[in-house]
Amino acid sequence: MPMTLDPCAKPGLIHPDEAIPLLLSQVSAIDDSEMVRLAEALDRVLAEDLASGLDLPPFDNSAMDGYAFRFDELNGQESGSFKLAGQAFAGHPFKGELPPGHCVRIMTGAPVPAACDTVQMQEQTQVQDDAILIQAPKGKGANVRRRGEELKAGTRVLTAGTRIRAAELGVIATIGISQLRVVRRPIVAFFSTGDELRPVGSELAPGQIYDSNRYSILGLLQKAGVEWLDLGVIPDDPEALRQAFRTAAAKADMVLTSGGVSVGEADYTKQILEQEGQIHFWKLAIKPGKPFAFGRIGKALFCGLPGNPVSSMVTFHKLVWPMLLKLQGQAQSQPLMLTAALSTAVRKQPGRVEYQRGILSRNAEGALEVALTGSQGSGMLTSMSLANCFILLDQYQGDLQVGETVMVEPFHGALA
Ligand SMILES: Nc1nc2c(c(=O)[nH]1)N[C@H]1C(S)=C(S)[C@@H](COP(=O)(O)OP(=O)(O)OC[C@H]3O[C@@H](n4cnc5c(N)ncnc54)[C@H](O)[C@@H]3O)O[C@H]1N2
Ligand code: MOO
Repeated sequence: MPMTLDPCAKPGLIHPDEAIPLLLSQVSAIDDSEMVRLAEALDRVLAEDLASGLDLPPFDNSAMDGYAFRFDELNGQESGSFKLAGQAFAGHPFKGELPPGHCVRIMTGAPVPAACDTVQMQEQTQVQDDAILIQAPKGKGANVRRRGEELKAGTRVLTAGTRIRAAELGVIATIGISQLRVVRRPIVAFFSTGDELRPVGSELAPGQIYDSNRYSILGLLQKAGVEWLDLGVIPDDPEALRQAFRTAAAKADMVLTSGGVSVGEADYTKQILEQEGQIHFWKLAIKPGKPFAFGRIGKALFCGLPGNPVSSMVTFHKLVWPMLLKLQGQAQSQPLMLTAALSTAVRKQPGRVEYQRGILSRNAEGALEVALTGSQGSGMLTSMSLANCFILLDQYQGDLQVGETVMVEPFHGALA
């Protein structure tokens, strides 16, 4: 799909609310799907709607351990005495006839005999020699879970695009489905760029640092449920980069890189993508995460995350995560936002939306409060690991004092 919009044609910073729809307009949902066994379907995305072939529950059954009987046989009295005709256990229905004045011992989940309409829990009954004294329940039908009361056969239970969580695994099992069609996992290839980067496990020479972004991005990709292809650290060498881009684009739906997207010198990524695909360099009105590159190489989408470790995580969360949702046919979700009182002062220059890292908790009175994790440098990745939320500060916001109310976005999605 050609890129029709180049927001960098506009002067100034692009607000993330403007950037996200532009990015999403370039993403098409994957249309390949595969069958998986139910036990392997966790975190996969449904490729088709699922309807129930059964009424749920499939038969009238008891919600309590007790006695099933005909309500009208109480004749409006506060209690009545019934003879026991038999028993119904879960998986073992009562099969006999139910003569007038009789009841059936019944367990939770057992089919309610056709002749009965009501169950009384055993705590509201008394065994008296060979009779059962049943206190009148509130009404006819008490403690009976009616066939089809949750849903009727033929009802759509789950829609295409639903990510399967533990609850969905159970729902799908409830309707008796053992295999289901899910969207092929997107393949995301990623590599870090930068001559200062060394892989963990090696020695550092002066001026070198360990490549951490590949690990935080790996974590985000694993959480996002995609298939990932780790191409390592690619040195600032045009041929090595070209090769890495070609390998990545041949196999992946999306190529992610970190580093080299600001105004620095070593700009081979730009050269190569201009020759082999398309690239746009954006300056976003977010902090951290101002520089961001977006484009295409072959059939793959390309996202160039900024090298600063917090910036790469924030841009992944804000920009890449919505693209991954769309690639998998999932709906965009609006994050849960809360308000909390600041328990530390916040420094903020007007200009960019800020994602400061916070620790959200309840104070002794039960009210939500949020503290900064400490210094907010975009190279300080411990600010992310200490945090459980972002403190969201508007573009034109200035400094804030202790006690002022701020919006917070608890970590969710791949960050949680
Ligand atoms: N003159 C300007 N300089 C910078 C600007 C700017 O607007 N004008 N923007 C700053 C901002 S904001 C950011 S964010 C960074 C982004 O820079 P790059 O994407 O070009 O990234 P690098 O320069 O390669 O690296 C930045 C920083 O992050 C470290 N890094 C890089 N990759 C990794 C990795 N895989 N693991 C750990 N750390 C990594 C790198 O060593 C640098 O310290 O640019 C600012 N500069
Ligand atoms: O956007 Mo950069 O991430 O401010 O450091």
